[in-house]
Amino acid sequence: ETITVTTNGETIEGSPQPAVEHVEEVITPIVTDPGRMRLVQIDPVEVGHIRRIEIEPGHFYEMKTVAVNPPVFLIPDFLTLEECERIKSLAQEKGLEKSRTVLRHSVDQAVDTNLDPYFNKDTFTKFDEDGNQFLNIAEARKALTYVEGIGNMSDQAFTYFIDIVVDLDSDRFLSDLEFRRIPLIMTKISEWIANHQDLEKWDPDDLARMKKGPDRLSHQVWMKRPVYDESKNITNRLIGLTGLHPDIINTSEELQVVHYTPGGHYHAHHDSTNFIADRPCSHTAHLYPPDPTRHLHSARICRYMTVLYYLADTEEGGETAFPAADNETFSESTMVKDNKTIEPSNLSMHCKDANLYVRPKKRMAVMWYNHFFDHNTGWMGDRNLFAFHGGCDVIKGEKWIANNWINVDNNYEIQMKFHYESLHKTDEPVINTDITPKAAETTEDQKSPPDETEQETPHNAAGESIKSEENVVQLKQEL
Ligand SMILES: O=C(O)CCC(=O)C(=O)O
Ligand SMILES: [Fe+2]
Repeated sequence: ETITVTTNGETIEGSPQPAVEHVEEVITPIVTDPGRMRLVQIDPVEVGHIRRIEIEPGHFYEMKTVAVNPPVFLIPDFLTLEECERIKSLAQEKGLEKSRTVLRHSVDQAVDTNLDPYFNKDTFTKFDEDGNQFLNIAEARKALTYVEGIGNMSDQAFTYFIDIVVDLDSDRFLSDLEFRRIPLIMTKISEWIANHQDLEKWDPDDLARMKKGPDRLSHQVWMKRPVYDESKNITNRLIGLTGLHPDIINTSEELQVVHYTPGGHYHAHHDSTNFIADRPCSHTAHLYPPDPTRHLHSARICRYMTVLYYLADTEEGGETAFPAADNETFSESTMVKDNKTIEPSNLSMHCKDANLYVRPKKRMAVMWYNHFFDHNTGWMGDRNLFAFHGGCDVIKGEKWIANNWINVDNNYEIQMKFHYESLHKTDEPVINTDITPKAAETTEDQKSPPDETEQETPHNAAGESIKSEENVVQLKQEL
């Protein structure tokens, strides 16, 4: 039984350390104002701090702090071996799909109505010679020969062109949706081809993106609680671990199971979107009063915490990395590490430059806060940028994880309404006040454009994907 954690260059390896200081505690929700729910944010104390928490009567779990900002904890024996095996086999039974992004969902909607004489399903099928529902590079080349400028492009330039301009999910194949989207971006395509005939003249950003590869390369499936956790063992343990009110855990997203093979990774990103006034959370968007300008604001993904489980050991690579954990400053685009300037999000190149990286360990949970806790309101504060994280390239073997995201709306009343509606399945909302999104606090977020980090479309507890109707707007912005 070994766990390996590297924090700021210092590797802690070996059995989970015999605790220097064993603090036995039960984490319980703090209720000051009776009836008013509060969130909990567990004090990390300091890196290396170990607690033993009694989650089930007489059953203690070790919880170790590996970063303070954001607070990141490891719980080595959180899941049982049987639970790991069961979740994996259920995931395989259900079938994993290539990880899709919000952007790609937006294309589903935008292109479905597009009936182009050439870029349509029939043409796609004709060129999909191997019939695998995707055009590989050779098939795509044939299908696109008629586009001006493609004919005299080198193979390498064509590959780059597909990767950068056409292949939205960066899986290096064209799906029929990506193919049918082409006429919508024809202007952009012609411009791009005109400016990139010559590889020497390439924009360094484009070249960097090529080297970085796809943002996310994995397969995934969503699973409902009654399926993977019939007797609610895991759910109750999660309630005990987080100290959050059961309603929050019970109404959070489904479990997302992810499988990576060698080369698979997820470049560093934020799991939660920054707070912007008038942009509702996707999980509660339907509860806001009707707003005629709603379509102008895309929904945010509001995830107070992430609890990630490792369902298997990985032979080599596949670490979960937090490039900026406990750093003094944060920048998503550049970071100075050991006198080198690096792009911290590129985990294929800079996994080991991350301030914190955790080696996958079967049964272990990694838990962290994507937001601060507001001590005045007892509720969710701003997003903590230092929670920027991702999954490094798997080098050897496989990586299996499951994400348990814990959703909280910044707006307390809306979150309460959401609990009521989800748990009582009624159309009659319990709170019927004139609720408007809380005004944005004065943060940089207000000035900066919406977060462009590609995120998965979350699934709600009932199993429907939480699609924002505003996706089309996002697509337009992209074009
Ligand atoms: O694979 C990992 O270790 C991290 C995955 C992750 O960050 C995510 O799925 O959001
Ligand atoms: Fe993530």
